[in-house]
Amino acid sequence: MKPKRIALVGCGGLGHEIAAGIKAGQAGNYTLCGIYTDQPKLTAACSETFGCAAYLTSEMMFLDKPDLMIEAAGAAALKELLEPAVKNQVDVIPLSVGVFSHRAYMDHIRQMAETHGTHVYLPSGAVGGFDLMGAAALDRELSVSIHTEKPPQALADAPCLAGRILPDHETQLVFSGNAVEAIEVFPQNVNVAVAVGLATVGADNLSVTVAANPDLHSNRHTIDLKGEFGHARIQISAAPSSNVHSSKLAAHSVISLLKRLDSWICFM
Ligand SMILES: NC(=O)C1=CN([C@@H]2O[C@H](COP(=O)(O)OP(=O)(O)OC[C@H]3O[C@@H](n4cnc5c(N)ncnc54)[C@H](O)[C@@H]3O)[C@@H](O)[C@H]2O)C=CC1
Ligand SMILES: O=C([O-])CC(=O)C(=O)O
Repeated sequence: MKPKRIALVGCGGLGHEIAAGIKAGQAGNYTLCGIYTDQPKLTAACSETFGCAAYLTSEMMFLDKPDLMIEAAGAAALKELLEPAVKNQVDVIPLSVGVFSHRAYMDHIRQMAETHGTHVYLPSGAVGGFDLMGAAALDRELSVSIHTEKPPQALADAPCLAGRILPDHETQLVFSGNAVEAIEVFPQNVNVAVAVGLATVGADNLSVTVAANPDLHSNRHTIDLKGEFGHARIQISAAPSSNVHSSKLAAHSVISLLKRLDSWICFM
């Protein structure tokens, strides 16, 4: 069968890992047809490294008619490109899942996807256990929380902190609220919280706390679910990618999702 053609948006910490995984054949029967970033020089360098087209504009990307677009570029890029992708029947794997924190926007994209017959596949990102979360979410009364701890440097430039210097000798709680509020002030750190909210009680009903922990060398996410089904705790200590904000596991989750989409028998 002809390999499916993938366009990659963003080639930073996660984009590099994803491109390398696709090129190495880890994802299955796919080919990386091109890369688009906001920096033409970076786009050219990455396209040379990975042997694919350099899209200097998003229009060039859509004209090349990829089957699938992977977003590893941030919320602004996803907001700009999601609707054109869906309208052009380009399936999407977005990493900046935080853009779906508002129900009205999610419903709008769902409606548009249905109209155009386009799929948006949400990856598990830097956490996991979405099968369990989906099952637990069948409970009428479910309470869900996520506690995210990162080393101070991984949180440092978040709007929430407004340049505040975090202590290097003790853990400090820097946020407490729901996932809609959390992603506004930590756009590069709590996409996982919005994803957990979408899979369970809704981003607006998910309790989120974020702490800076100077003893950590990884990003630690602890998810607690309590309902009639019982209690589940999922804890992930994820090694950072070359970008301190993001866990390498998020790139692996995209490769793993591609692999499932290309399989006749797979875990769902
Ligand atoms: N779902 C999840 O669990 C996770 C999601 N993320 C999301 O993934 C995104 C990417 O993460 P990293 O690779 O670590 O970021 P990065 O900062 O290392 O790389 C971002 C790349 O996107 C490009 N870019 C930025 N704005 C753009 C635009 N408007 N149009 C096209 N390209 C643009 C940059 O040039 C760069 O190549 C994060 O911003 C975050 O939203 C990150 C970690 C986990
Ligand atoms: O990579 C991580 O550990 C989580 C993250 O940045 C996000 O969800 O935005």
